[in-house]
Formats: sequence, structure tokens, C-alpha cells
Amino acid sequence: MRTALVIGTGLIGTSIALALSARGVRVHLEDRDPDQVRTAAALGAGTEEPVTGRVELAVVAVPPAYIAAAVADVQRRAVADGCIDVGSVKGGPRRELAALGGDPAGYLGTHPMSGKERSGPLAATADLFEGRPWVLTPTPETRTEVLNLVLELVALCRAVPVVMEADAHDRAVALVSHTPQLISSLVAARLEHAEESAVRLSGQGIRDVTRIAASTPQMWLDILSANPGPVADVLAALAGDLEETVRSLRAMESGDQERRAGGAARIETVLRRGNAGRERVPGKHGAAPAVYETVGVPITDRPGELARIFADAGAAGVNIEDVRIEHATGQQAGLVQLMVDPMAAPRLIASLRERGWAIRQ
Ligand SMILES: NC(=O)c1ccc[n+]([C@@H]2O[C@H](COP(=O)([O-])OP(=O)(O)OC[C@H]3O[C@@H](n4cnc5c(N)ncnc54)[C@H](O)[C@@H]3O)[C@@H](O)[C@H]2O)c1
Ligand SMILES: O=C(O)C(=O)C[C@]1(C(=O)O)C=C[C@@H](O)C=C1
Repeated sequence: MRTALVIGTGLIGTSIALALSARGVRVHLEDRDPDQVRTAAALGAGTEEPVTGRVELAVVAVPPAYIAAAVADVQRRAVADGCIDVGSVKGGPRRELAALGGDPAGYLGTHPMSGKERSGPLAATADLFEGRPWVLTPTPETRTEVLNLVLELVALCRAVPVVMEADAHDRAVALVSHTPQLISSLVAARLEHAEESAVRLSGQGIRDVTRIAASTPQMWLDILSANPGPVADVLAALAGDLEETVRSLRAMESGDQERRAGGAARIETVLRRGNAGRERVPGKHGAAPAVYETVGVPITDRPGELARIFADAGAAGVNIEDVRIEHATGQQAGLVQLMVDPMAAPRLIASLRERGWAIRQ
């Protein structure tokens, strides 16, 4: 692919444009907000110059409610050989495009399964999609050249193509993306008016569960508005589980030994089922979840500490697979947890100790 047009230069559009530009594609940028285009172009994502003639592929990266109109507009302007969107919901935009009289053969609905809790071009990175699934929803009508262009785009972004039917995709993301967002928001909302003395005890568990609660409400309102039924189905099933869990906990308060034991057994089942579900979540780069060893290193909260640990781990020849940072309440200090291959952990520990780091395991 040599030329592309990205419409909507927010987090996703700019990340795609950065990846394509880095691989030599000439990318034109458009957004209804000129500041977003200017920022994306300044980041090196492409050019603000309008398309003259035709590009090979147009990528529509705008909120779900505007996708069909934007695709129809690309087709009316005849500025691209093929057009895709990257919206988080796939069934609605396809039906809306048909209602607008768009050309289904020149359009392919796609969804990269990667994002962030931040929006806008400043949050974009060229490597956002590396190793992540990228759902393609071709139909028998889709032109082969369009599908090939999309496969090339996915390869240039170093993602992994996954073919699905649009409505099956929407049911799947209701479970693995849209419901988790609502649950995260609901748990975080419980903190809004909680006592400060309780909130300050927050540790890694609540941080993990509420990370995506920091997402932009408007973006999620757009996504949920385009997929309310499937999300309500998952939440209704979850509400049943929650009611059962409350009943079990109440039973555990009972004076009756047998009821207490029954409640505890049901709670244990919930926790075990959670372990089993969690084990099915794919690990880094879509591989089976790896078991890493965690090496804890206390640090003081001053500039350059993290860079120094990473450099020292690099000098020991150890690949850091994942990292977490726990900030100590009310102190200028924290604990960096380095997740590494268990075989490499002893080498890392010895090397960091040699370089003066304390180790907490
Ligand atoms: N954020 C994520 O985690 C994520 C992941 C995968 C897919 N998506 C999907 O990607 C799309 C873009 O999401 P984002 O996170 O980049 O949002 P964003 O808010 O960062 O960017 C959206 C951009 O679209 C522009 N825009 C809105 N309407 C437009 C229109 N009619 N014409 C031209 N530009 C318009 C906005 O000005 C903004 O710059 C959405 O459909 C979203 O569902 C998001
Ligand atoms: O990692 C995150 O912040 C995300 O929520 C990304 C996430 C997801 O649920 O996985 C969110 C919405 C998108 O449609 C795709 C990816």
C-alpha cells in the first residue's frame, strides 16, 4: 500500500496513521476538528494536504454513530479504492450504510481489539496494535481487492486478522469489552462519595479493576448506544450471579452452622469459576497466558529511577515481560514489580542486587 486516507485523527486513527507513515505509506489526514488534524500531522502521522485523485484505502476512525455517514461520504467523493471503519460495533454501521445507499462491495467493517482509556491524537502510538487481534467482517459482497488492502493494513500495523460475522462480533465484544467497561465504571462509582480514609487504602486490586473507568464517557456512550441489547443480556446474567452472591454472603452471617457452610461453598465456587475464566484470557501478543515470576524492587519517587531499573535489567540480559508500580500511600516511594521469565529471575535478582537495588520477592 502506498497511499491512504485516515478520517478521524483521534487515538485510533492517529495510531493507524503513525504505523502506516512509519512504513512508508503516504497518509492524508482529515477530521471534523482541524486542531486534531494539526496535532496528528505534527506527531508525524501524515499530511494535512487534501487528497487529490484517489488513495488506495480510506480508514474511517470516528465514533460509531457517524461511521455510516462518513463511509458514504468517502464513496460519494470517490477518493479511495476501498473504505473501512474501525468502530467498536459492527452490525449497526453496516445496516446504516445500506440504508444510506452506500456500496457494500467497497466497504469492510473492521475492529482492532486494542485501545486505551485515553482519547485523542496525543495518546496515539504506532505500536498500539502490535500482536493484537483485528476483527474483519467481510461479506460475500466484499470485493477481493478491498479485503486484500485491509489484510495489508493489518499486517503493516503488525496486528493479527480475525474474521467474524458482524453480529457475532457485537455479541462477543459485549462480553469481553463493553460489559467490563460498565463493571469497572460501576465499581469506581462506589468510590465517588466513599470516606477518604477508605479510598486512601486503595491498592493494586482496585487500580486494576478501575483502570478503564478513566475512559471518556462520550466515547463509551457512543459505543453502548450502538450495542445496548447484547450488553444488557450479559449484564442481566451477571445480575443473577450478583444476587446469588449476596444471598451466599448473607448466609455466611447466619448463626446456623449449616447455612454458613453452604454460603461459603457457593462463594468458593464463584472464586474458582473466576480462576477458570481468567485462565482463558489470552496473554501478551495473543499467546496463551504466561506464568511470570515477579521481582519486587522498592524505589524512591524521583525522576530517572524507573529508567535506571530498566537499564540495569537490560544490562543483565533479562527481558521484562510486564511491569506494575505500586505507589506507597503518603510517601515518596513505591514498589516496582518486574514480571520476568522464571528461568531469568535469579539472574535478574543477582544483577540488580549487585547494582545496589534492594529486592522484595
Ligand atoms: N478507544 C479505544 O479503545 C478504541 C479501540 C478500538 C476501536 N475504537 C473505535 O475507534 C473509533 C475512534 O475512537 P477513538 O478512541 O480514536 O476516539 P477519539 O475521540 O480519540 O477520536 C475520534 C475522532 O473523530 C473525530 N470525528 C468525530 N466525528 C467525525 C466526523 N463525522 N467526521 C470526521 N471526524 C470526526 C473527532 O473529532 C475525533 O478527533 C470509534 O468508532 C471507536 O469505537 C476505539
Ligand atoms: O485497554 C483498553 O483500555 C480498552 O478498553 C481497549 C478496548 C477493549 O475493551 O479491549 C476498548 C474498546 C475497543 O473497542 C477495543 C479495545
